[in-house]
Amino acid sequence: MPDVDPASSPIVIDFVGGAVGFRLRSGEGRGQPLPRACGMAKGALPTIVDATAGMGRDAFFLASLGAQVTLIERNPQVHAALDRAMNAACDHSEDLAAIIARMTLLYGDSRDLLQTLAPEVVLVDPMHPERTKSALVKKQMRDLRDVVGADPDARELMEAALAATTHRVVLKWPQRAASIEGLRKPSHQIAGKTTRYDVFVTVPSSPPL
Ligand SMILES: C[S@@+](CC[C@H](N)C(=O)[O-])C[C@H]1O[C@@H](n2cnc3c(N)ncnc32)[C@H](O)[C@@H]1O
Repeated sequence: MPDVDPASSPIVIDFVGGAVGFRLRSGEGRGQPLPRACGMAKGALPTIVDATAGMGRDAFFLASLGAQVTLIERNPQVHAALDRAMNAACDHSEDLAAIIARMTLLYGDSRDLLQTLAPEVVLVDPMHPERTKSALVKKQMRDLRDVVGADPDARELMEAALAATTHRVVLKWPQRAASIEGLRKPSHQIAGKTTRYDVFVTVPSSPPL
């Protein structure tokens, strides 16, 4: 664990209130694009590695639907903020504690750590290319970008994810952005409002998710 004072981090993560808490209270379910992309629509509960944990919103959503999620974050400040938010959510209520119990947070680079894991699903959501209309990027994401910068090694991370997964890799990417250069075509895509999920099925003969 990195030795970082979470109070010094501009990153604030809140699993109790805010957008994440709202998403939970509004009862968004498995029919949403992200769980569908992860193969959860028909009741499957895959093991998932979120290789780009960030603010933990996607991981928390998937864990709230019952999946076991390992979160990997390489930025020490973001990792510390996540750790603190998970502890705070645990202390808040039994319901939140049950969700957090399905989340395991690791510190490090997913390109290395994925080699030691064999998840059914890997979710990859790198920092996306800057949009020209920066007002469209929410403040939380701008704060995150200020701390972690860009993720120019997203292609390498995708290759590591494809080598590690037993079933599929899900790449979250802006709806209209060009694909990551050199990456093979996805098996299929699931479109959200501003985001798309490129799904790379790696073992078509394994029991489907
Ligand atoms: C766009 S954010 C992810 C947001 C996240 N999906 C959420 O729901 O909050 C990308 C995050 O992935 C992290 N990241 C990027 N590449 C990584 C890698 N190879 N290993 C670990 N973390 C990585 C960045 O530090 C950043 O915090």
